[in-house]
Amino acid sequence: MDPATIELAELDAVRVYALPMRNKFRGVTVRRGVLLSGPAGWGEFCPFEDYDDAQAVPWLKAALEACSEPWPEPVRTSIPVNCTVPAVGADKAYAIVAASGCRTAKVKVAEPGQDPGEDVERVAAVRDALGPGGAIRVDANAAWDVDAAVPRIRELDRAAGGLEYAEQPCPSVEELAAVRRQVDVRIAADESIRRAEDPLRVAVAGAADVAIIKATPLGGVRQALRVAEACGLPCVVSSAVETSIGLAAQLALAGALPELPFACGLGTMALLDGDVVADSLLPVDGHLPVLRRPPEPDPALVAAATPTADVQHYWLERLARVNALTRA
Ligand SMILES: O=C(O)CCC(=O)C1=CC=C[C@@H](O)[C@@H]1C(=O)O
Ligand SMILES: [Mg+2]
Repeated sequence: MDPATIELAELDAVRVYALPMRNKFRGVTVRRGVLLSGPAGWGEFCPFEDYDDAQAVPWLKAALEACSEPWPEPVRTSIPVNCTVPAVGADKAYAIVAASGCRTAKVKVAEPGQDPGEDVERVAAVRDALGPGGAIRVDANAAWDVDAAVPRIRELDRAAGGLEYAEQPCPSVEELAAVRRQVDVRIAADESIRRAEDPLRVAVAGAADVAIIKATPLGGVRQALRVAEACGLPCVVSSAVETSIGLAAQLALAGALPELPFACGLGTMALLDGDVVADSLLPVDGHLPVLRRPPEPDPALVAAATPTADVQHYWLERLARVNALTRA
């Protein structure tokens, strides 16, 4: 079935969930969204709560794709993933990496209100936990200007004993290009792609070495594959902190990309305290499987994750508004 024609009324089930995060992540302490069931299986609509309805449209397209059609054929069955280290203290960062089983860690840096020294300590603790062999990448979520980014990246590169890449150090593509000319560390573009007016046309190739690609905010697995091809860079698939249902679509994308030279940012079930499926997609030995269809939610887990009537009402109204925009 074409995802553009599926009607919300044709869906078999619509379930709102709310799951606490183990640590605050991009300001979020409870992750919420809606699970949708259609002829091809389950999809997840979970735009962040600071996104407006127009920004949430591709998130609904991604959910409806999972409900209505099978994912593209994969070219691999297992995906190496990074563990994600929120902007926590050094001891907690060490514990997260040591418990993860992952050989690559992505460390959040430049958290508002924190001091640059905390980033250095966090990255050094992550290196201790990984040992000399693992890879460390940092993500500043566009927090720096060029003058701040250059010395910070150099300092973090030293603390890490070598960074694999620095993700979105500054907001604009021009700033990424300027930073890239001045540091030896690879630059990855994330927000520059997923928040671009037209992700198929954004010119990141001269400004970054790596593209971060996310099926959920880009409108689904097929559309994300088109963006990956159009950007002309090596890609890393990264999650939007979905439950295992949305994460399975991201794994389908990672499974279908022709090349996958780096670990993906898909170890994020470890950030959530709970899940809606029984066989949660938590990394084993730093890897996750590529599933051929979305996993089924477990009714008891969905019941346990069901929020108050007010929260359900908010999400169902949001879903209806975004659906109307999707069809406009
Ligand atoms: O890439 C990862 O390791 C995990 C996912 C992740 O970091 C993110 C998920 C969702 C929102 C973002 O702020 C953040 C990112 O910027 O990459
Ligand atoms: Mg990022």
